[in-house]
Amino acid sequence: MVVLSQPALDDFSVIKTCKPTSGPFNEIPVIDLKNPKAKARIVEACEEFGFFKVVNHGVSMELMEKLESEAVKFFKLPQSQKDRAGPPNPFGYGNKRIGPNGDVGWVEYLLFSTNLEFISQKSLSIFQKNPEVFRCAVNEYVSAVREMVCEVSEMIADELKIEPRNVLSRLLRDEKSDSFFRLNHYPAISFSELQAVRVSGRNVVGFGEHTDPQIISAVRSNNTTGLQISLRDGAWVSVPPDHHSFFINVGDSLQVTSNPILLKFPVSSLVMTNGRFRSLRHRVLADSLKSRVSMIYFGGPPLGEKITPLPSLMDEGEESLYKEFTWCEYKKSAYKTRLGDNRLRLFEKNGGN
Ligand SMILES: C=C1C[C@]23C[C@@]1(O)CC[C@H]2[C@@]12CC[C@H](O)[C@@](C)(C(=O)O1)[C@H]2[C@@H]3C(=O)O
Ligand SMILES: O=C(O)CCC(=O)C(=O)O
Ligand SMILES: [Fe+2]
Repeated sequence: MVVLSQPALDDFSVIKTCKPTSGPFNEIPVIDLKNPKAKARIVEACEEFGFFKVVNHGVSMELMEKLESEAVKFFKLPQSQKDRAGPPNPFGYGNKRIGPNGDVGWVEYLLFSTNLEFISQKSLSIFQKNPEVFRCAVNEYVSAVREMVCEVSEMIADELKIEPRNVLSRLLRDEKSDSFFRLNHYPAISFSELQAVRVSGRNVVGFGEHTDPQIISAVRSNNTTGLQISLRDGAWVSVPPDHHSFFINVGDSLQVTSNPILLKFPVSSLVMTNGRFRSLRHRVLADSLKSRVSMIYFGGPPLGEKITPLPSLMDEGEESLYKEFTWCEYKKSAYKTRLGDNRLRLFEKNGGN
């Protein structure tokens, strides 16, 4: 079952394993974007989990399936051909190695800038047969998902009474927005290999635990398990897959709200809301008999954008919990860290250096 060009798990001593975790978690907030109460429920979910599922989102299943089938075709290519689209520094094909600092996972992927020129110039030159079909599928999908994420961001602003309501969405729509798009493929693991890891009481890590550094991310996957989130008590729970929906993830840069709330929920998190929202840790386990294909839009601001608490969310005299920094500074610092590091700590006023 493992894709031919992949090494067997036995050869894969570098892949980390972790203890088995509990089953599906059925309390993930489900937000119907057309429901009149959606705004309040989104804000609640950002505070409580930093994560929620979106239904009735307006992105057509056709777009999702078209891109998924293009991705599957790409990941089925011979390894030598896929390698020609790498390395992923900063964008392109990557296999097992995640980021520049030694992290590895049972995953291969394509990483793009959502800057369209970049997509057409480098990454897509590799799809020799039909680069246009792939390019269209990526562009149409990213545009639709970006719009949906912008709508969610505007609903957050409305509920928090932040003006103007496009205070976040304008950053994502900006033509200089430093947003990424990622296609991940977690090859299936054969029955015997699966038994071997299960006997040893472990799970194979596809994508190690981390928070996303950007403002907000939207994950869509095929109908395969694997994604897990970390709850407040540190327990890891599995997100039941749903290929019709999106899972929205609050990123490090999304601004936090108020100190009292931060004290109530002492999780390291978002800057823009000064601690109110939560950028939660998530990871992907790869031990499934079925391969997982996921597509993630990471909405980031333009490089020069200052990441500071939104003034309208600060009480008079209230101070930011974070040093002032630009997205460019945060990103540079993030790329010096390991996947599982707490990247925001370095920017806390009373922490880091
Ligand atoms: C280990 C790393 C991979 C990552 C860059 C980093 O140095 C730390 C953040 C990682 C992450 C997590 C979310 C996204 O998948 C990603 C593209 C991002 O923006 O930050 C990855 C980076 C990556 O894979 O290059
Ligand atoms: O592949 C997934 O489902 C999630 C991967 C992820 O969290 C990431 O790429 O940042
Ligand atoms: Fe992530």
